[in-house]
Amino acid sequence: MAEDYKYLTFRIEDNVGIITLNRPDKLNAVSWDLAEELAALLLKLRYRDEVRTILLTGEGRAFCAGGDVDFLSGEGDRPMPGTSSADRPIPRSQRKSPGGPFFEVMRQLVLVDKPVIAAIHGHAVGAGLAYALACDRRFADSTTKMAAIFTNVGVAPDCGMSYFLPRIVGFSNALMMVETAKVFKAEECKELGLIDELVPEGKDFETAFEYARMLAQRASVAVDAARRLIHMSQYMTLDEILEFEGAIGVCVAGSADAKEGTMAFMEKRKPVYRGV
Ligand SMILES: CC(C)(COP(=O)(O)OP(=O)(O)OC[C@H]1O[C@@H](n2cnc3c(N)ncnc32)[C@H](O)[C@@H]1OP(=O)(O)O)[C@@H](O)C(=O)NCCC(=O)NCCSC(=O)/C=C1/CC=CC=CO1
Repeated sequence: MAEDYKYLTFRIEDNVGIITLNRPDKLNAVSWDLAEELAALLLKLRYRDEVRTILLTGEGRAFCAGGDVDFLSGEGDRPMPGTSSADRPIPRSQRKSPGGPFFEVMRQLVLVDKPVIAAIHGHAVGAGLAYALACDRRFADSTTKMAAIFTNVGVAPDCGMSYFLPRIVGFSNALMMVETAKVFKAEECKELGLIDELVPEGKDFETAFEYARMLAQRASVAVDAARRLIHMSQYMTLDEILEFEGAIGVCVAGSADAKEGTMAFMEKRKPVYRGV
C-alpha cells in the first residue's frame, strides 16, 4: 500500500513501513518542507500498529546530502531565520535556532517507539548523517560516503549530531569529524562504527529490509520497550533506569505477546507474535 507525499514515498510491506526520501535531483537534501513531511509521518507511524518497524532510505544515488544549502544560505524561497544577505553578519542577539521541523525529525525518529533501520548508499552527510545516526542500525553499501560536513559550509553541527556522533564513534573521532568535515569512504565508516553492516553495492535496501522484516515478526511491545530503555539509559542514573525498567516491565509483561512467548516456550513450539 503506497501513500502520497511530495518529498517522500511511503509504503508498508510485511509490517515494515518503508520511508524513502524523494528529492533525488538534490541528493535528497532536507528542505523545510521535506523535514515537515518526514516529522509528521513519523508521528503518525507511532500510532499505526500495522507498522512494526520502519526502514529509512533515499531515492537515487544518495541517502541524503544534509540540510538544503538554499535554505541555509538565506537565498532560497524559505530561508533559515535571520540569514538573508542583508542581515549578515547576524548580531549575536538576533541569532535564532534553525531547529523547526529539521530537529523535530530527530525527536520523532526516537519517539516513534519502533526500530528504525537505515538503508544507505552514496552520500549521507550533515543532517543526513544525523538522521542515519538516530536510526537503530545502519546497512550501507560500498558506495557510501559519510561526513559531519557542517563546518565545510560554515555552519555548526546540529540535528542532534553532537548527541549521537560521540556516542557512536567516541569522543576523539567525533571531534575530528566535526572539526575537519572530512568525507569518509564506506570501509572507513565501518571502521569508525558509523556503518553497522557494510554490504556490496546495491544490496543496502534488501539487507536492511530483511533485518527490518525479521524485527517486525518479533514481540513488538517488548522490542519497542527494550529500545526505549536503551535510549533512556543514555541520560539516566542506574537507580533511575532500574525504576523505569520496573515500571515498563510490568506493562510489557501484560501484553498478549508476553503470554504467547512464555506459553510457546513451555509448549516447546515457535511463538507467533501479533505485536500487541
Ligand atoms: C559531496 C556532495 C554531497 C555530493 O557531490 P556530487 O556527487 O558531486 O553531487 P553534486 O553535483 O554536488 O550534487 C548534485 C545536485 O544536488 C544538489 N545538492 C547537493 N547537496 C545539496 C544540499 N545540501 N542542498 C541543496 N542542494 C544540494 C547540487 O546542488 C546538485 O544540484 P544541481 O545539479 O541542480 O546543481 C555535494 O553535493 C555536497 O557537498 N553537498 C552539500 C553538502 C552540505 O553542505 N550539506 C549541508 C550541511 S549542513 C546541514 O546539514 C545543516 C543543517 C542546518 C540547519 C537546519 C537544518 C538542516 O541541516
